[in-house]
Amino acid sequence: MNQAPATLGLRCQLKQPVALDLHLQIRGFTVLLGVSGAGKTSLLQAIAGLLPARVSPFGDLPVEQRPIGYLPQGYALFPHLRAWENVAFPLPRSARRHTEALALLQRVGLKELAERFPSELSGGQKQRVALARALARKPQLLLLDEPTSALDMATRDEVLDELIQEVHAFGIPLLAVSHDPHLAMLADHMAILREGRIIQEGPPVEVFARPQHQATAHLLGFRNFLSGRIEAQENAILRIAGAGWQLQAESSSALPVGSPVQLTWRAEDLFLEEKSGLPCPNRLLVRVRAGRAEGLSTRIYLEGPAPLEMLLSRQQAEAAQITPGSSLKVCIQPRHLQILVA
Ligand SMILES: Nc1ncnc2c1ncn2[C@@H]1O[C@H](COP(=O)(O)OP(=O)(O)OP(=O)(O)O)[C@@H](O)[C@H]1O
Repeated sequence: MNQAPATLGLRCQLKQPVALDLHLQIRGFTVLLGVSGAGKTSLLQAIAGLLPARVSPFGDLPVEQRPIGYLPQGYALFPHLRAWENVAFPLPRSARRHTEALALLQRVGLKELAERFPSELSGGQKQRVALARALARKPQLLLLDEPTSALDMATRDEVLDELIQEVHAFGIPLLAVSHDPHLAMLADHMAILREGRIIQEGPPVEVFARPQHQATAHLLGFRNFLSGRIEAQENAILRIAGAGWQLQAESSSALPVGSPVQLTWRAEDLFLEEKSGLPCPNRLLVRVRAGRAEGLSTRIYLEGPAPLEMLLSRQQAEAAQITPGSSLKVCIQPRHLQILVA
C-alpha cells in the first residue's frame, strides 16, 4: 500500500442491549477485538443506525441516508436474488441498474458470476457480493461483522488478503469486529473492546508485542499469568518476585520498587531447560498436569506458581517423554515476559 490509509474518528454511546461509551480511531482496515457478548455486533448496528444510540459522525442522519456499507455476519444476501440483483438492491430504479451492478461486481472481481444465486457461491464470493452491494451505497465507512466466520481455513488468508487490498484500493475506512486475533494481525490499526470501552488501540505490531491489560493479553492468545512485586530495577531489567519465584523481565519504563505487577507470556515462549542449550536466567519448577495434541504441537498444562501452559512441537514433547505428575524445569527469556498493569 502506497498511500496513507483512510481515517475516521468515531464516537458511540449506546445504552441497550449493552452499555458502550467509546472513541475509536478507524485507520484503513481496522479490527476491533472483543470476547463474545462484549457488544461488537451492537456497536456496528448502532453506527449503521439499526439501534438507537448517540453516534458521530452520521448519527444525525436517518438509516437509509447514512453513507455506511454494513456487512452483517453471514452477509444477509437475499437467497432468491441473483448476485447482480443483490448488488442492485440499494441502487435507484433506472435503466442503468443492471450495468451499474455489473460494474460493482467487476470491482470485486466477480462479474462472471453475476447470474449466480448466493447458494451457488463460496463463502469468500458471497463476501465479495456483499461488499459490492455495500459499495453501491457509495459509503464513507464500511462495517464488517466477523468477516472470517464463514470462511474455511484453507482459503481464509487468500480471501482476507484480497478484501484488504480492495479496501485499500477503494480508500474507504473499514471497521471489522471479531474475536479472531489472526484477523487483527492483518489490520492497519486494531483496538480492544472490554466492558463497553476501548482499553487499548494501536498498530497490531505494538498491541501484540505490548498488551497492557490481562484481558487484551488473553484475547491475543497469552495464557500464562503470574502476579508479583518489583524487587529491583537495573537499567532495562526488572527483577520481579512472588511466592517461591523470581524472574527477570525487560522493560523500558521505570516502575517503583514494591509495585504490584502481573507478568504474562505465550505458551510457545516457555521452553525445557535441559533440552534447549540456551542460557536460562528465568527458571520455574513445575509439575505436569496433562498434555493435549494441538495440530502438530502438544500443549502441556503445568502446575507451578500458577497454572501455566507450554506449547512444544510434537517431536520435542515425544523426546522429552513428558508424563502427567512428572516434575520439570522450564525457562522463559526476559524479553518474552510482558508486564501488565496490575
Ligand atoms: N436483541 C437482544 N436482546 C437482548 N439482549 C441482546 C440482544 N442482542 C444482544 N444482546 C446482548 O447484548 C450483549 C452484546 O451482544 P452483541 O451481539 O453485541 O455481542 P458480540 O460482542 O457481537 O458477541 P458475539 O461475538 O458472540 O457475536 C450480549 O450480552 C447479548 O446477550
